[in-house]
Parts: sequence; structure tokens; C-alpha cells
Amino acid sequence: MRFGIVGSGGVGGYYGARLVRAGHDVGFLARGSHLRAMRERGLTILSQEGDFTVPVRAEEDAARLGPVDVVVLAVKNYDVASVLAQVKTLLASKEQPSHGAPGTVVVTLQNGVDSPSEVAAAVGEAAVIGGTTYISTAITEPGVIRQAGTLHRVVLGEAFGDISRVSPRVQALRDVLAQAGLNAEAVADIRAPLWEKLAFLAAMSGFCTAARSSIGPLREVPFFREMFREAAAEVLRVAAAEGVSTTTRPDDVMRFMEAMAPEIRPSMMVDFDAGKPLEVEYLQGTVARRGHALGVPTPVMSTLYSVLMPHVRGARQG
Ligand SMILES: NC(=O)C1=CN([C@@H]2O[C@H](COP(=O)(O)OP(=O)(O)OC[C@H]3O[C@@H](n4cnc5c(N)ncnc54)[C@H](OP(=O)(O)O)[C@@H]3O)[C@@H](O)[C@H]2O)C=CC1
Ligand SMILES: CC(C)(CO)C(=O)C(=O)O
Repeated sequence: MRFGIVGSGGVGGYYGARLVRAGHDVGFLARGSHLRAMRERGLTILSQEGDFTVPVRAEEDAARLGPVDVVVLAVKNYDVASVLAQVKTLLASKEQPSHGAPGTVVVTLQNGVDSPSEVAAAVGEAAVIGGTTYISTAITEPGVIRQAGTLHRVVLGEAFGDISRVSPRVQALRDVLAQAGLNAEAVADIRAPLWEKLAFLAAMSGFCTAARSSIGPLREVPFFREMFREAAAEVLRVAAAEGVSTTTRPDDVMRFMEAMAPEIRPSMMVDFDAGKPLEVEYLQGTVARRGHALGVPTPVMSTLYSVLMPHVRGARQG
């Protein structure tokens, strides 16, 4: 299968490198010093599960990557709009699918719940598969991505059309990822997994970034656990008010957080420490704004939102 990775950072670089290692044809869209390093030295993954380097085909212009079967969209939420023209270029290289039929698809891997709709508005609903991933990865130097811990998990599902059953194209993609050694799951409807991830991540990234702490020291604080549980419950209540029926409960989110390696820092905190813009609007902001609009109180999430907002543009932009 031919993959085009749009955004070759922590998430896109890690999964793209794993697919290269499994023998797939993968083209990477990248830029700057990371692009140069990838071209000169390949892409290196540092992981407790084993370090490896793969030679890669990396470009700054999508026109040089296609045609592809699957576009993996792995830029930050705030960069999605600016790469849509590149995504369209990749899609234009093949005939467009109808729902459930094979063809070039775009898999969105952004945190938050709105990326599938944002992408669909530009390329059409039929081309979009929604996804979410649990992993902790970051670029540590150009051409090098480090994974913290060993967790990786990808959940894929339709975001539009028939969401009553797992579609054949989602199942096929899951199978390809699984054959490549990746932990991948196929679901009928991606909306619940997106909100369930948000319940965990909006709380985790909000508290860790606000406290400037990885999860280990924070969860030693008894009152933190109570606040974390309530933050997750707020998100799940907003999801319910939106009509999305989740099966995860606040206690499940708590258990997942408790099981994380203590050194894990959410990607928002990695960005904060690097002085980069933060995805606050897409995580805590989504919950606070939608809760407000739907009459669902979100005091914990709204507090985190307001505390983080002064840093949303990152240190580089003041
Ligand atoms: N990292 C993690 O552990 C996890 C992240 N996520 C989610 O995945 C998404 C991606 O995050 P992550 O991988 O951490 O992000 P990164 O910042 O590590 O990677 C994104 C990459 O895309 C590049 N990029 C952006 N715009 C362009 C462009 N126009 N042309 C070429 N390259 C471009 C960036 O380059 P540049 O640096 O120059 O801007 C960067 O290298 C986010 O929504 C995040 O919340 C989900 C689960 C875990
Ligand atoms: C918390 C973590 C690392 C877990 O998957 C994550 O998803 C993120 O920071 O974006």
C-alpha cells in the first residue's frame, strides 16, 4: 500500500517509519532542517522497543509524493488548514471513492474531535477516515523521533456516511497496519473514540502543562485525582449532550491515566517546553465552548482553558 505522510513529526514520523520498515511505499511531507536530515540520514526512531533507522523519500511538495492510496494527516490541528492544498494534490492523483469503496483516503490523526469535519469541508466527506492514536513521541533533533514508553494504539473508523458497521476500507486499512506490527483497531463510528480520547487528553494535557509536570509527580497529589476525574467527566457529559454515546466512564479514564509511565509528558507539554504553539483551542477550548453552548457546566476544563490560553501562541510569538 502507498502512504503519503503529511506532517512527519512525532506521530507521522513514527508511524511512517514503522510502515517503511514493514515494506510499504511511504512518502513523507516535511520541511526545514527535519526534511534535510531525513533526506541525508534517513529517519531514526528511538524507542524502548528497539531503535532503528530507515531511508526515506521526503519532499516539501506533495506533487512529488503521489500517487498514494492513503494520506496520513499528522500535522498539529492549527496547521491542518495550511496543508489542505497539499492533501488535495495527493488525492487528485487517484479517482475519488464513494463511501465504503476503495480509493485514496485521508486518515486524520489529530487530537480533538473536529479534524475530520475540517478536512471533509475541503476534500469531501467520502475521502475522510477518522482516526485517533495513543502514543508519546516527539522530534528530539532533526531526523530523530523518540518514543516515551511503549504504548502505541491507533483507532480508525468512518466519520461520515454509514457509521452503523465497520466499513470494508477501514477494516482493510486496520489489517494492513496490524500486519505491519502496529496496534490498530477498526470501529464503525469514530466519534465516540475521538471524544473518549479527548476525555483523557484534555484533562491530562491541561493539568500537566499547567503544572509543568509529567504525570508521575502529579498523580501523587490526592486532590489532583479528584479534579482529573471530574475533568474527564465534564468531557464525557459534553459528548453526551452532543449526541455521541461513549462507553468509557470517568473511572476508566482514571485507570488509564494511573497506568501511564510516570515520565510521560503530553504532546502539549512537549510543545510548551519547546516554545511552540499549543492546541488549547482544540482540546480544553472545545470542551469549554461546547459545554457553554449546550448548557453543560465545565468548571474544571474551563479553568484549565483560561490558564493555558495566555500560552497558546507559544514563546516564539509572545
Ligand atoms: N506526539 C504525540 O505523542 C501525540 C500527538 N497526537 C496528535 O497528533 C497530531 C500531530 O502531533 P505531533 O506529531 O506531535 O506534531 P509534530 O509537531 O511533532 O509534527 C508535525 C510535523 O508537521 C510538520 N508540518 C506542519 N506543517 C507543515 C507543512 N506545511 N509542510 C511540511 N511539514 C509540515 C511540522 O513541521 P514544523 O515543526 O516545521 O512546524 C512537524 O514536523 C496533533 O494533533 C497531536 O495532538 C496524538 C497522540 C500523541
Ligand atoms: C498523552 C498522550 C501522550 C497519550 O497518548 C497523548 O496522546 C498526547 O500527548 O497527545
